[in-house]
Amino acid sequence: MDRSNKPSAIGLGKSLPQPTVSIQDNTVEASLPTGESVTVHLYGATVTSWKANGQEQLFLSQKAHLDGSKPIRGGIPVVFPVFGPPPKDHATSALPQHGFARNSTWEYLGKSSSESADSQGDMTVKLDFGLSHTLLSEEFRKAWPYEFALVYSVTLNKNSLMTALEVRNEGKENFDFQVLMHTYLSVEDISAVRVKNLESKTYIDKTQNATSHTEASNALAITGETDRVYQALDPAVPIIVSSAADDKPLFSITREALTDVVVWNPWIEKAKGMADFAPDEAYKNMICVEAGSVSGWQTLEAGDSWEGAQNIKSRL
Ligand SMILES: O=P(O)(O)OC[C@H]1O[C@@H](O)[C@H](O)[C@@H](O)[C@@H]1O
Repeated sequence: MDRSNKPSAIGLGKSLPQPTVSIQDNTVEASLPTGESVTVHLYGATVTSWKANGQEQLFLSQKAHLDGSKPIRGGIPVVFPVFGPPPKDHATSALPQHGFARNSTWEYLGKSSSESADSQGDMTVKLDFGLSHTLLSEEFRKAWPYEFALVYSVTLNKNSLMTALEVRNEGKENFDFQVLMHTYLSVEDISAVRVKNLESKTYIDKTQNATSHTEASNALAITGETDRVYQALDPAVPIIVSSAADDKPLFSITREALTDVVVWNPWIEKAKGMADFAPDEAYKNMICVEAGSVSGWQTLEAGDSWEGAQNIKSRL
């Protein structure tokens, strides 16, 4: 995966239109001269919109709380340092489901932009966000008293969105963490999509008492509530969300250092049970494909850092 963090070449800036970045109401929005855009809320560093090919690519519930009172239902919430309900007798036990990253206010660290050297002036803009123990609420700091820093980079280019998270241990003690990018992809009709490249992979089915299974399908159809953690995947092999009608890829997701992928759709009953999910029928318009490291724990030694990323290509 290419990391695009080179500064713009001196001299080109004057003649070519440049990406624009605007900051208002606790959101940062970046747009490319070719029309693509991304919006990130400082609350959770949650990407709430990604427009490409003239279309919104991410699902956002009509009742999502955008005022910092609840994690945002839709877009790409960041899950850290625990996935799901925290286990008992663990360093994360006192944290809420999915940790604190999605319900803390991050700092905007700035932007960088570049042009790809290989194609005709394709632009890239990267937005960086930070969260550290000093920015956490008193409550979260008490519940997870480690000295850490997160740097989350959201990189937009013409056909893809990359999100990368660096985790740094700035303290004197080791800590364990799980991490996940909880991406809500927008689809027209859940019954008309398939999820590919999961065949023969082991998954934990959270709808069946967390039992272990092997995926039999080479093109998984979602036909009811689905909540599965696919494990030990090769991050370089893309998970493809394709159209059932013509097998055309709608999204392709490659990862770096993220070997688990959660496939989640609440279906109708669970959708009705979530106060911030609306309309109820909108479960048909989304599929979560969540790249993470959640099967075990990453141990980060004092002074070390770790980095994971996903790259989502749209309507290839
Ligand atoms: O309602 P939350 O906390 O945002 O979680 C949504 C879902 O997130 C998924 O990642 C989990 O696998 C599900 O079990 C969970 O229901």
